[in-house]
Amino acid sequence: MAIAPVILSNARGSFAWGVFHERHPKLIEQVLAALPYGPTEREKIERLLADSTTGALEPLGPEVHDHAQWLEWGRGLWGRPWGEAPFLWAESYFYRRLLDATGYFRPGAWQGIDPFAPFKNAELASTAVDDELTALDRLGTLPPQDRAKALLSSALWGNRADLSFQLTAPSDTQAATALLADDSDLLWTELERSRGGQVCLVADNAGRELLPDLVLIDHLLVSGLATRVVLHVKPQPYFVSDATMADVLATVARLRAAPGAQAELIGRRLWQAMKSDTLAVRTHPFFCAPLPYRDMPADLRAEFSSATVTIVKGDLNYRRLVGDQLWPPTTAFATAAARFPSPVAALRTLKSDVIVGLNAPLVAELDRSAGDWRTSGRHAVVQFHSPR
Ligand SMILES: O=P(O)(O)OC[C@@]1(O)O[C@H](CO)[C@@H](O)[C@@H]1O
Repeated sequence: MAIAPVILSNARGSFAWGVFHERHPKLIEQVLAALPYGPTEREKIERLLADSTTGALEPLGPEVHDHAQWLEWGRGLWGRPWGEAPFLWAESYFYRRLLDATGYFRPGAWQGIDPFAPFKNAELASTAVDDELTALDRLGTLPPQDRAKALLSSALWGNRADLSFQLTAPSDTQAATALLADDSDLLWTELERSRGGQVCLVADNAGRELLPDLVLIDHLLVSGLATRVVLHVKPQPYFVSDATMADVLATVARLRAAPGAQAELIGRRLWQAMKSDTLAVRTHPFFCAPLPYRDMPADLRAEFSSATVTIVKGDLNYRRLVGDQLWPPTTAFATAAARFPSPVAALRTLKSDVIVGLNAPLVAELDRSAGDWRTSGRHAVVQFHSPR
């Protein structure tokens, strides 16, 4: 297979360029408006924005816990413009540097304060979430197969609601179209075939995405398709709305306190599952690493290897799964995801340039009908590959 070019953010007008030059300035403005950071933090946050658009890559200070790790990850990049680093690497470093600027890891008043918490909390408290929780009661009345399909679909489209995407999304993105690739039958067949094992779910965003993810996890446990689920979340705030352990706890609490009978029941079951370890939450540092999954460390590889199926959520995880590269869109998903150690299903709405596993006529049709189909969030895929 020919090597596809790695995406950089230095091409003016590209999606990646827009993330640094249009999305990040809005994000920084919102972060500064949402929390009363003092002059020291504000100055550092503003300097990061200037550096990341016009400056050169500088390593983290020697005092921080992951200084050596990032020094190694950035070998060959230090001193070069941000836009010359791989897009995935540069974005990941931007979020690490933002935590540095806000004092997230520094002993002091801002230590441990999630700069994105105000956005995540507002979303979880929204009436849209109330509506989704109430709708769970109706789902309970569906035949089992239809219910399972609806739960998978909610987990998939929940990815469209991520807050980072909302910063620049055009307003017509509500009109979602059909899936561009749908391997969901293969996923259900594999779950059925391997019934009773351990399923991994690699979460993406908190709030309106994590909620249906947790409901899907509950379904896997209750139906016996999994006897144990390992939920992987970020060890620290990342990409604005990515779920952390604090978000898992807040979401389970929201379910337990929900008015609808089903939601409350699911919340109670998830609480119990966490207590009995049939639902285990993991926060491996690799989930905030600027690398594709083919470079995952041995301990994480071993964890995934023991899963009957891994469900990988969202756009960033997709980029890490197949490689953040400009693949011809007709490249087989099985080829691009070949190095993942377990059967893997990607549930992703399209919000960046990377895409594989489509057929040629469909790609031609999409190219004809809308220039932004790869990034608009209107389209989605469910793709599955088993190495076994
Ligand atoms: O992983 P998610 O939440 O589905 O999407 C994250 C995302 O919107 O953020 C990046 C821009 O900051 C994009 O590359 C990517 O599409």
